[in-house]
Amino acid sequence: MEFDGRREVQKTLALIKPEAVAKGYEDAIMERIIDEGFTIVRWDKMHLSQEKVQLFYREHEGKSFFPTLIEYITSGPLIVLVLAKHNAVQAWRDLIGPTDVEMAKISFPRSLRALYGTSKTYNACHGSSDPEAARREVKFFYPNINTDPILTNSEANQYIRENLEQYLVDGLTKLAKEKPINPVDWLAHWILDNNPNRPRIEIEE
Ligand SMILES: Nc1ncnc2c1ncn2[C@@H]1O[C@H](COP(=O)(O)OP(=O)(O)OP(=O)(O)O)[C@@H](O)[C@H]1O
Repeated sequence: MEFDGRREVQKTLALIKPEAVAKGYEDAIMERIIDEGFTIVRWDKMHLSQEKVQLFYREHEGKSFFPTLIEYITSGPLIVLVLAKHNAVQAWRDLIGPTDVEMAKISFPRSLRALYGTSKTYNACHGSSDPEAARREVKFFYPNINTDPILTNSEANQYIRENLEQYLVDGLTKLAKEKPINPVDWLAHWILDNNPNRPRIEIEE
């Protein structure tokens, strides 16, 4: 089953960077996040070590702004958030706006970087750049969070209708007729014996 990236519920990683936290913008930014229809799956205030930040931003190692970036991100507590929404990765990038705050102020004055950032480095927020980066970055902070896209209710219903409904109705009808002593075991065996996806060629022993 194929999913349209604009509709599937994705997760993305967001940071409210230290200077925005130090200036007391975290509540306003969190309120905006909710107003824009994101679900906050998880959030924590953390003070990251130099090693952790170097690892997180390793793709920028060697660039002229890397030392300033590391110093900045380790300068105080920041907020780490996992956000969920349809097409969350792009939606959050759109909400934070361009990297350069001056450009954000001109082109996207309601973006979070325009409202709460100071410069190209001190730009208030981070957002994963694409779905693969989002998966990696969510796992970086929260290894146990499931990063698979979530089906909407109607997609989940459609999947169950198309793939399981008739098959389960058949099994449950037979179960009701037979009334076995242990219905759970009986149904489990019936499902395995009647699995329509079972290979049809018997392999000779
Ligand atoms: N040319 C630059 N001068 C100074 N700082 C920069 C520059 N480019 C990027 N940075 C800093 O490094 C961070 C990571 O840069 P990147 O190119 O990944 O931008 P981004 O994807 O918009 O930002 P982020 O990864 O934080 O969401 C930026 O958010 C900014 O803080």
